[in-house]
Amino acid sequence: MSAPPAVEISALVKRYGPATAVDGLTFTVAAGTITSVLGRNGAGKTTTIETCEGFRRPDAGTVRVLGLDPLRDGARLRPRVGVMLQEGTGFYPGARAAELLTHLARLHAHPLDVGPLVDRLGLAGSGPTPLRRLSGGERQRVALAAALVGRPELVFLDEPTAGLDPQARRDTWDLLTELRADGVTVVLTTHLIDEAERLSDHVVIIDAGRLLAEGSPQELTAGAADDIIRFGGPPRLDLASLRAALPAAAQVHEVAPGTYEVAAVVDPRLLATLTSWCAANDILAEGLQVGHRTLEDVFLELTGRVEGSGSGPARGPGRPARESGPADGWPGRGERPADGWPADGAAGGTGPRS
Ligand SMILES: Nc1ncnc2c1ncn2[C@@H]1O[C@H](COP(=O)(O)OP(=O)(O)OP(=O)(O)O)[C@@H](O)[C@H]1O
Repeated sequence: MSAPPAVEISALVKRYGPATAVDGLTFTVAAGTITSVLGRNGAGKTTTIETCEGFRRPDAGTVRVLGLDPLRDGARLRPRVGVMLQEGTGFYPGARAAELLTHLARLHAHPLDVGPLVDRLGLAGSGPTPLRRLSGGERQRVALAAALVGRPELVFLDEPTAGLDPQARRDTWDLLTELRADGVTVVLTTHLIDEAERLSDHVVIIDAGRLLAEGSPQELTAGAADDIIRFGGPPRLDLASLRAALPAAAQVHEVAPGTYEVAAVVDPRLLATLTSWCAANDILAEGLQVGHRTLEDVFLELTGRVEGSGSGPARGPGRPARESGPADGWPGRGERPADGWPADGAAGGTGPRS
């Protein structure tokens, strides 16, 4: 029998006053995997993850984390779950990284050794420097270390590589891959498509608080129209004429002035039709390339479709009717569980962004 899911989100709705940030979201996170919640700014990623962390109270729907209710069972979850909040650490600004991590380690029964963790995250050089004087990227790594020091079985990481340089990003990816190899479940938010594609077992794409698509990167990029032909030419080509020449299923777009994409099942005949059309119209197709659809192509298709049509998601859970929610406005203390998770720092942060 397969292990129960590490996280189960079912028909989750979260409103801030009249605005619906999460709108009927349903997905699960399999234990021992890396799952990326991918979406544009404002898509509802942080709200979703902070609900899982017990910082936000759902307006409807349910969230189970390691089989428990994050609001009611915070005390039981804290020793088992690591949390890295968005926008830095929020830790005591005068502390040094090693001091802070040593303090957090003491709150846990079986913590990691702080020295190797500091080395692993490239923080050894930060030695005597207080947190407030560290660079943004260094503080980000301290926050990641704080989420991991308690040896959690599940970690929620809100944009863990935001602001990191390319090498530090790769180091973080390696670290997260090692965690997975040790059986740790990783749930992260990102709007970096390459990060989601390279790192994740499972990607959940959300927009306007709704599920647009989910699956492994391979599943998401597979499908009928799984190839893209890209070429350059003069701007504003007569695409209606090109569409008429190509098979009906082919999609043709001018993605930037003078840059064209044809999404289709590409075979030699289609390629010949395209180049013949170019020849007939006296167009030199520059840099013509055939490539597979990337997660970025899928993401832009999905999010563009919703933007352009004003319609609902391409695929997703049932969408509850939008109601004007209680005017709870900006969430305040009432949003927190009574026991103040994670004020003791055990979960690697000091509280949600307000
Ligand atoms: N405390 C709050 N009060 C009111 N509105 C909020 C609050 N928190 C988030 N929102 C709104 O809810 C929506 C979803 O925000 P959220 O932070 O969850 O998105 P996100 O996908 O994490 O975005 P980003 O990538 O920019 O961090 C946004 O429109 C945001 O302005």
